[in-house]
Order: sequence, then C-alpha cells, then structure tokens
Amino acid sequence: MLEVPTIRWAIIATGLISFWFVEDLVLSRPDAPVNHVIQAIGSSSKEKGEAFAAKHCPNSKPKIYDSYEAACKDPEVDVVYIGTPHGFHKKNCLEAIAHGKNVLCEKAFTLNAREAREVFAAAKEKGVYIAEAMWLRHRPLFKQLMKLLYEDKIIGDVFRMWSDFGREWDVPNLPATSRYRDLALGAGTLLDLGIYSLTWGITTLDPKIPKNSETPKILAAQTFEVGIEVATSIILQYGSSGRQGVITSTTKVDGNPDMVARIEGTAGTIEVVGPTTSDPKYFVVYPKFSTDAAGNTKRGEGKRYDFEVPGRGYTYEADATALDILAGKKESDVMPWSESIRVMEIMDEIRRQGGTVYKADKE
Ligand SMILES: NC(=O)C1=CN([C@@H]2O[C@H](COP(=O)(O)OP(=O)(O)OC[C@H]3O[C@@H](n4cnc5c(N)ncnc54)[C@H](OP(=O)(O)O)[C@@H]3O)[C@@H](O)[C@H]2O)C=CC1
Ligand SMILES: O=C1OC[C@@H](O)[C@H](O)[C@H]1O
Repeated sequence: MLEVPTIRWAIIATGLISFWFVEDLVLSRPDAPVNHVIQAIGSSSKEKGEAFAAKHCPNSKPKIYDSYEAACKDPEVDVVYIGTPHGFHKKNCLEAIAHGKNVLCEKAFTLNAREAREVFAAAKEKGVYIAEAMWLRHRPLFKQLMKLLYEDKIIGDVFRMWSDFGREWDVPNLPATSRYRDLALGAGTLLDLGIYSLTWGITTLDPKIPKNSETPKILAAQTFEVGIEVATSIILQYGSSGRQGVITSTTKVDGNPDMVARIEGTAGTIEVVGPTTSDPKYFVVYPKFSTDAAGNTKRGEGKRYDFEVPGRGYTYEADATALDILAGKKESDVMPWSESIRVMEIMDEIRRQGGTVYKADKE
C-alpha cells in the first residue's frame, strides 16, 4: 500500500455537521491521499465529547476536552475543524488562530464581511491556513459542471439560472435557543440555506470564479416570522454579460429535490438533482427545446452525469484542506479568502435590502 501523509484534526463542537464530517474523515478509503486522524474533540462537556467519539469514530482515540480552547492548545493537533453555529465562528476561529492552528470553518464563514476580514487578518498575521468549508465547491460534480459550462460551452452562452433551497422547519415553535431561532447564532435562511442557492448562482453565472469573480447587481426581499427571516428571494444580474440568476431559500416548505439548480444557455439547459441543494447527486444536460410541425414544444433527450461520493461527500474538502496544509499553503484555491469575503459582502447586501440585522452588524 502507498504511504500517505497524516494530518491530525481537532473537532470543535459535537453537533450534526461535526458528526457528518467526522464519519467521513474516518471512512476506510484505499485511495485516500491523506490519513486523517481525529486527535482531539472539544465540546461544552466532556461527557458529550466522549459520547460523540464512541458513536462517530469508535476506532479513533481522540483526547476529549471540555472546552474548545483546550482542544486548540493541543500540540499534537495540525488543523482545527469548527462546527459551531454561525454566530460563534469568528470567536472560535480567532481562538484557534491565536494558538497557531490551521482552521477549516463551516459555512457561513462568519455573520458578516467585517467579521470575515477580521479573521483573515488574524490568520495572515499568525501565518496559518484557514478556509471556509463550502463543501459544494469541492465536489467532483461541481467541478465537472463548471468545465462543461465554460470550457466546453456545452449549453452555449449561459444566460440565466435558478436555484432554491427549502426546508420545512417550524421556526416560530422552535426553542428560542435553537440556531434556527436565535439571531445571535445567525438565524435566518440566508446564511444557512440560501448560501447554497447563492453559491450555485455566483458560480454558474461567472466563468471567472473564484479569483477574478464579478460581483453582480443584487435585488433582494426577505420575509420574517417571530423576527426571524423565513424566506429570501434574490435576483442577481451580471453587468458584463446581462446574465441573470433567481435565488431563493425558505424554511416554510421543502424544496423540490429534482430541481437543485437549472442553468439555461443559448444551446441547451442543465438541471442539477439531489436530495438537498447542498448535496447534488447528478445533472442532466438537455439540448434546446424543439417545436414540431403541430407547434408543440418538445424537450430532447438529455445526457445524465452521475457522481458517486464516498460517505456523505465531505472527504473532498477534507482531503483538499489537508493537502493544502501539508503543502504549506495558507489559502484554498477552491475557496480563497477573497471569495469568502465576497460571499459575505453579497449576503450583507441581501440582508441590508431584506431587513435582517445581527447585533454584530452594529459593532
Ligand atoms: N456543510 C454542511 O453540510 C453543513 C453545515 N452546517 C453548518 O455547521 C454549523 C453547525 O450546524 P449544526 O451542526 O447543524 O448545529 P448543531 O446545533 O447541530 O450543533 C452545533 C454545536 O455547536 C455547539 N454549540 C456551542 N454553543 C452553542 C449554542 N449556544 N447553541 C447551540 N450549539 C452550540 C454544540 O456543541 P458542544 O456542546 O459539543 O460544544 C452544538 O452541538 C453551522 O455553521 C451550519 O451552517 C450544518 C449542517 C450541514
Ligand atoms: O449546510 C446545511 O445543509 C443542510 C441543512 O439541512 C443545514 O441546515 C445546513 O446548515
């Protein structure tokens, strides 16, 4: 078997995403380019940390800490993964950076662009790696789609796209402490769900992502219940090409899994399919509609591109992060600092137009 390098992770928080991520890290993969070791777990309580390790990485022997800072201090940790709610990302990132640790932090990277800039400035000063865990951009499906759109021009000139992320959650009846209900934690659909539909928009409409991306004109509206945003609709318009995107997210209804995103071009259409907008499984490239002699519009046969992923699909961002760090890089080419800041700036503008205000916006 080929010798591969090892990277040692500290996992901060023991919620839903931390267990999804860790179960993928410890998957047995004969072709894995890196050996991922769960070195430490930091949680609000030692019992939670122990239960998490026993359930989600039973063959690992992590050190369990009852604080995030203690896990960040562990000298045997190479990289800290942050899986706390959005409202804590800035604080947790700064703490890890202060202890000289590399960081992979969940989306949304922070609550606003100002916080993101502060975190990247600290990482730059300390000379550590940091990246936003926007796993969608690391998926082979996404990379293949971008190649077909802009290298192969498989649907001609892209003109328009649409993407929605809907999950039916009864926000008004959730406990006030839930991250979906508490503004201090970043509640609202935009930072949690809309960030994915927005990602489909600002990538499929822009061939120059991520380094030379164009910031589109934005028109946005948001709807609120119990003071929390439960629906966001956005129109994106690109000045250089006139391309348009319609981006939506909501916690009022579940989205249609057959329609994660639809991208339209002068020579055809691509439809992306998956159980959620964050987790695409395949896409179909359709030729242009045709009209028969009777005047009926018909859709031609599509070509389907399937993508099997190991586990839940988090190995791609995990491997990329590890390889970047082992190569001495400070930023991800897939999700560079400038791109995380740009996404936060776009979401700041959407919230400015829509009316969501976080306390952090006033600091
Ligand atoms: N990439 C992806 O596919 C996904 C990403 N996410 C992102 O991951 C982050 C966390 O989401 P998720 O795992 O669903 O959240 P959960 O509520 O399931 O877990 C969050 C964890 O953070 C810790 N925490 C610390 N303070 C608080 C607090 N005041 N309230 C709640 N939790 C707290 C807790 O861990 P402990 O007690 O151990 O310290 C808790 O278990 C978010 O940024 C979200 O956007 C979420 C789902 C999927
Ligand atoms: O990132 C996410 O994807 C799946 C959703 O259910 C979750 O709320 C969100 O944080």
